[in-house]
Amino acid sequence: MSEDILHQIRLTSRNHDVEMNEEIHNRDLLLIEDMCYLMCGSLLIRLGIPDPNREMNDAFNRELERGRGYDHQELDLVVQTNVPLLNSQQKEVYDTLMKAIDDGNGGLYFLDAPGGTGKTFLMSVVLATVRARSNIAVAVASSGIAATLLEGCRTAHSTLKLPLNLQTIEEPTCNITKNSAMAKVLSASKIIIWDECTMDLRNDSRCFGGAMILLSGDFRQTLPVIPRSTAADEINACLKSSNLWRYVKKLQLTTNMRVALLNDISAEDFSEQLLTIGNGQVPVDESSGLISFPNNFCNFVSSKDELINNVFPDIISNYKNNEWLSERAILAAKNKDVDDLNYIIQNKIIGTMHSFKSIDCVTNEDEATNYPIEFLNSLDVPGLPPHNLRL
Ligand SMILES: Nc1ncnc2c1ncn2[C@@H]1O[C@H](COP(=O)(O)OP(=O)(O)OP(=O)(O)O)[C@@H](O)[C@H]1O
Repeated sequence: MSEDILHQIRLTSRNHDVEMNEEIHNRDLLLIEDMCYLMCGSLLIRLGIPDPNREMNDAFNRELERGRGYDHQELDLVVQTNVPLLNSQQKEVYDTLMKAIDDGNGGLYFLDAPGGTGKTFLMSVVLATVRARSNIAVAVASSGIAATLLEGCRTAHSTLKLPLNLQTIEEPTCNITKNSAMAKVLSASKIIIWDECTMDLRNDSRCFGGAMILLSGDFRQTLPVIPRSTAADEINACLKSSNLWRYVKKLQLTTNMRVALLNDISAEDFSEQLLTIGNGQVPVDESSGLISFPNNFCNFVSSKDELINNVFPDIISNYKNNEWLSERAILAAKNKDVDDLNYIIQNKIIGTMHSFKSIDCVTNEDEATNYPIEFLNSLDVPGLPPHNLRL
């Protein structure tokens, strides 16, 4: 029966290199147990035969379904349409990765690409190619927002069960046990892609085994954020400080596709200025430690109000116009500035503002003195609305 199951797997996955493994024996035992139960209402353990691991099988199938449940025709179309669009650098990276996947030797790759050079586009094509062949490709990203950009992508913390307090543990490891469903999915996957990995803290080598991993990111962008830490702590927490970094094969994209597609000279100048800043080539003022932007870098404003008036002019007559709104945004480095800006903009809109306050009491009354209301109200937890949500 196990041979039969193996044969079926080889046929459906179009991969004749699949070997007999524990998972197949488990599926075999499950089938035998189902038959025994039908025939005599007894489980295998009662008949002196090892019992199957039903829980692992169900969880594995769920994860597997998620990994393989794609529309193959749609994927084939994505591959056929987008592979010819790849520029020469992207095609070279694509061929290198596909060859490494086909050779099955694994490997750790890092795709170093500044914003706009098409790494998301390229990774989508790699994912579609692997999935179109009925193979599993796992995609993870360091943040929820980055995860929305790739099909079937989830956050690295959720998929790899990373510990939440990575910075404070001496030797952090993933909470994935060897026999768990996710471990099976990871070992069955042809490639694991980790987008925006430069934002993440270095991880233990045991997470990766001999798998084929593609990390992608840009060290010129946001590095790991460690609350109340020094710049040295952040550099130390960076992926480049990992022992694994010396094993990483580097791949590069440098042509800015946003600029190439738009054919806009000012966009090209802007992307070059961004690269110069990212590469640390802009002189730093020794007394303040700050850099000065070149005059033609952008339009400078002197106050928040001026910024709002430039980006959202005449908001009163436009705030219901979704198209108008979708074309503009103000980005800020800190949540506090985002809240301040939102508050000023909201105040310009006519209508009644409603305040929604979070619950601010403790469930255990004995703990009330340890958690004063002022403290609970001051908490600003990532991913949750502020204590006083004004809409
Ligand atoms: N070979 C290509 N052919 C056509 N369009 C492309 C190609 N490569 C990238 N693009 C387009 O260029 C734009 C930028 O690409 P993409 O978002 O993949 O870049 P990125 O490196 O991931 O940028 P960021 O780091 O800012 O997210 C997208 O609109 C994408 O669809």
